[in-house]
Amino acid sequence: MAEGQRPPEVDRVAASRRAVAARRERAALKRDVTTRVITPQELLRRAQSHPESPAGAMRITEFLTAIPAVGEGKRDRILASLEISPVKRLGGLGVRQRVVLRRFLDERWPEPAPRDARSNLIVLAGPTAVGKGTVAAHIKAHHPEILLSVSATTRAPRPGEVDGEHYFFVDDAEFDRLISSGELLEHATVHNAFRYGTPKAPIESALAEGRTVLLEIDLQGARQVREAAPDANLVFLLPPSWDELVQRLVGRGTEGEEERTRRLKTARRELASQGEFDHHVVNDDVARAAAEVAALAH
Ligand SMILES: Nc1ncnc2c1ncn2[C@@H]1O[C@H](COP(=O)(O)OP(=O)(O)OP(=O)(O)O)[C@@H](O)[C@H]1O
Ligand SMILES: Nc1nc2c(ncn2[C@@H]2O[C@H](COP(=O)(O)O)[C@@H](O)[C@H]2O)c(=O)[nH]1
Repeated sequence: MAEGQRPPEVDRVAASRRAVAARRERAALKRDVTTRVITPQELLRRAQSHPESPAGAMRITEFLTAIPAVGEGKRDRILASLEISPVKRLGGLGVRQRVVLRRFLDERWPEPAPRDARSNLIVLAGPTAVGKGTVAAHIKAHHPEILLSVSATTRAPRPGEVDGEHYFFVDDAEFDRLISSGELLEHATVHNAFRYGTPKAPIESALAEGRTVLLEIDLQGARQVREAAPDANLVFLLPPSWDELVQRLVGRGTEGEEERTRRLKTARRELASQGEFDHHVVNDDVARAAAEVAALAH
């Protein structure tokens, strides 16, 4: 072997490491489709624009079974009807195959259509630990023109939380009174634990003054706001990937393992409901995501 030349086993080890890394990336992408962090159409777009990427290297069979409603039998029937060979990779599909696949996906699993900005009431929801609180706090700090609604809750304050600033901390009797006197725009029991609700009066006066109001609430609350105020702008905050969501939840360190498992189960359900929302913002960067949400203000 010439001096300076790498021994072949070094190249083999490097190649095998690259293959393992690529397999992991493809598995993560599959998980993102299964958990609905990204749509199948989005994965297809990535494969087309970067055929050499992990998305491009994904086999059509892996891609189809990542879609929650598709098992192996259905996958084979879809491939036969679209006349696509099961050995194809997404980045290697021909033009006809891409067109028929895209049309098929749009018919069966349509992507939510973006709607125009609608009203001054913005609702920010999304799965646990996606960063709703962080993004809302950034908007509060940088956009004084937007009112961040302060919710009432029956949970106890955490260290550093101030009554009237972070929440109105109330007991069960007071929460019942707020409901029965019609003082809440919406309310829900969140994570099967404590009750949370949005006081109506401050929102109504801010909207009457022409201000924009931001609610950072859970999915059940967002649905109630849609009923009460159909013009409200519903924004779903998405994590960059499922793995990143799990890491944020674990990294925050505020829940034990049992509670984390419960929240992640709810998160899967919530991600599956993202089609109900008017806008979808990926929280890969707090300042950018906050700017996107704030830009919806009139
Ligand atoms: N863009 C981001 N990049 C990296 N980490 C982030 C980002 N946004 C938020 N985080 C971190 O993720 C964790 C969860 O954020 P946060 O508590 O704001 O989530 P949440 O959606 O309000 O959660 P919950 O609904 O459970 O109250 C925090 O540790 C936060 O610092
Ligand atoms: N339906 C509502 N959900 C709310 C409201 N205020 C906050 N929340 C949601 O609760 C969880 C947990 O919050 P935490 O501060 O205890 O971690 C989080 O998902 C919030 O979005 C509300 O008024 N109504």
